[in-house]
Amino acid sequence: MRATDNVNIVALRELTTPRELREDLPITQKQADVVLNARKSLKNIISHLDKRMVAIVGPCSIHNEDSAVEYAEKLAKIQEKTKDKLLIVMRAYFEKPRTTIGWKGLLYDPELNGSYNMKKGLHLSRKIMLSILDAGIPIATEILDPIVPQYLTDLISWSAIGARTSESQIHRQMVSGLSMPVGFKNSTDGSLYTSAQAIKTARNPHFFFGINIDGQVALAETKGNAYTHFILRGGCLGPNYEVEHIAFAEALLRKEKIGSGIVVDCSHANSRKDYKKQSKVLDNIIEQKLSGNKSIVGVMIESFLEQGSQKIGSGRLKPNVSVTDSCIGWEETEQLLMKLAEV
Ligand SMILES: O=C[C@H](O)[C@H](O)COP(=O)(O)O
Ligand SMILES: C=C(OP(=O)(O)O)C(=O)O
Repeated sequence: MRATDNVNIVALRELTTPRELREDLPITQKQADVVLNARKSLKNIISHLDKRMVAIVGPCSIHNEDSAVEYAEKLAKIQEKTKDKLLIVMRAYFEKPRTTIGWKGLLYDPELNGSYNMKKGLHLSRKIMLSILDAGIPIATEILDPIVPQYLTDLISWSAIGARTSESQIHRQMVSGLSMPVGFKNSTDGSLYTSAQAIKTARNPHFFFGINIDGQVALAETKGNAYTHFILRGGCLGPNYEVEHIAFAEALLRKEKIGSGIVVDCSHANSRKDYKKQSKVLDNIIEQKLSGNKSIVGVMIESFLEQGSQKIGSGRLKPNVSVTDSCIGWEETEQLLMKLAEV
């Protein structure tokens, strides 16, 4: 008989199971304390019970282990100085959603050369995450593939669903079972309606197809995630961080009877992908806070050890410069975080 399926499949290669990876690279009690303490603080910040702001800060993507750990260690020093005012969570992004095609992150292609050694990607990503926790810094990431949570979510304190997937039922139901607060970005066209629907959907219980820790296909039954919230990232029509945009987001939340605070992304379409504009967005948020705004509870900043970005395939890659969106450099990061802490 002629085959009717797998027509476009080249190979299905077995991967390490989540249990094998977790046994190979287990979380220690000290690391778990970092994860859990930050989750608790984040839940309180998002629910307006903790008056600190959250700063989700770090590179657009991680492509080098040593640089990521060095960055986390630097952040830890700022966290110590600002701990009464700010909760700092590091962007440790290993999966990148692409507008069309491109490098999909260290988890997929750890050698950054199209070899897609995903087994190595899983191992390296988890190893880097554990080292970031060793620096005492909690982790924020985007969860893109619904298979991935079983491998890594024990290490994560906050997650994002990106602009390109906030409308997806698969992602909304996945979030309903995640153990940490999750922000939904507005869609790339700037619509807040889809993320408002996502916030609501993920707060409900769901039944769906998943995998368990042994990689076995499973029927997942979830409770619903009470800590979902907006992330305003701007859209193709322009930014959405100014007073009138925040007021619109607040009105949507009121209409849906959702009490969670709002996180503003200073990067992406809010900075028109120009890292030099992130400080302008942050200044505006600081002004709004000083004028009495209560709904904004956090900011996201794309920052790395060195400013700017570089293209994969353009020669030898620098370890300290982003290989995806451009980032502000370390000096500016420190200044912006200190400024935010003064609010
Ligand atoms: O944050 C990173 C990028 O904005 C996102 O992954 C999309 O990137 P692309 O438009 O370069 O594919
Ligand atoms: C891809 C990202 O953002 P967005 O979904 O807003 O484009 C990101 O934060 O890395």
